[in-house]
Amino acid sequence: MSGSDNPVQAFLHCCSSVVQCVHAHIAHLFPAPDDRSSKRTSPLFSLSTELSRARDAKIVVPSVSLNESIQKPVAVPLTKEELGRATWTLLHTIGAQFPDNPTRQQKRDVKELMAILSRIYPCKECADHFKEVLKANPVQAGSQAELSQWLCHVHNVVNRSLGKLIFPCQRVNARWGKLDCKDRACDVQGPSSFAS
Ligand SMILES: Cc1cc2nc3c(=O)[nH]c(=O)nc-3n(C[C@H](O)[C@H](O)[C@H](O)COP(=O)(O)OP(=O)(O)OC[C@H]3O[C@@H](n4cnc5c(N)ncnc54)[C@H](O)[C@@H]3O)c2cc1C
Repeated sequence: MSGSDNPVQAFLHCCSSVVQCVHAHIAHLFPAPDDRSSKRTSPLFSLSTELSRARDAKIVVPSVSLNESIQKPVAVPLTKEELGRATWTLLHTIGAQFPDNPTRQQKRDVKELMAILSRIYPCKECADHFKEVLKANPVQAGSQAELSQWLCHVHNVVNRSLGKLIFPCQRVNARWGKLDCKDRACDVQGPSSFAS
């Protein structure tokens, strides 16, 4: 590519006076109609670059956005921390919604869920560590209170290993209260249990 085809090089090399330089740069960005087929400008920036800059600057961007140059959706990968927060949110919410008198199946389901998480959680270091945590702290899911306290405890084990603050488990119900769902539609058993 010659210097005259590249707007950045043209911008740098163009001229000694600022006014001339701006004129030349604008001419590159907006060529005369008869000039357009022969002189394509390369994009000055791509949206994906801007997204990573925005992330560095801690600006919130949508997780799916459009890449300006190709107009296709671009997924922004989650970080390990975002995945962790989302997973703890799910687990503590299950704890908050768990029945006071769970069925055997519900108790089994929680144990299985934790075992599965410790195998397929998409962060190998976390999954391996969680396996050890489960071995040392078997799941306790005899009631809503028991499960939410157990979750709080194992979350604190992970917190401690990461040098984070320990959460006061007496406040777990205040932090992770029941979901705001009409007619108990968010109950683990669903709204049918409301009627019975
Ligand atoms: C099963 C599992 C294992 C993980 N293992 C690892 C690992 O080995 N290495 C690693 O780098 N990351 C690991 N993570 C991710 C890590 O735990 C955090 O989620 C991540 O570092 C983000 O931390 P955070 O400070 O934003 O808050 P998080 O720890 O994600 O907590 C989210 C929110 O929960 C509340 N909270 C905090 N502690 C408790 C508690 N004890 N009980 C109830 N609520 C609480 C707080 O309000 C907090 O803001 C793991 C995540 C999960 C789900």
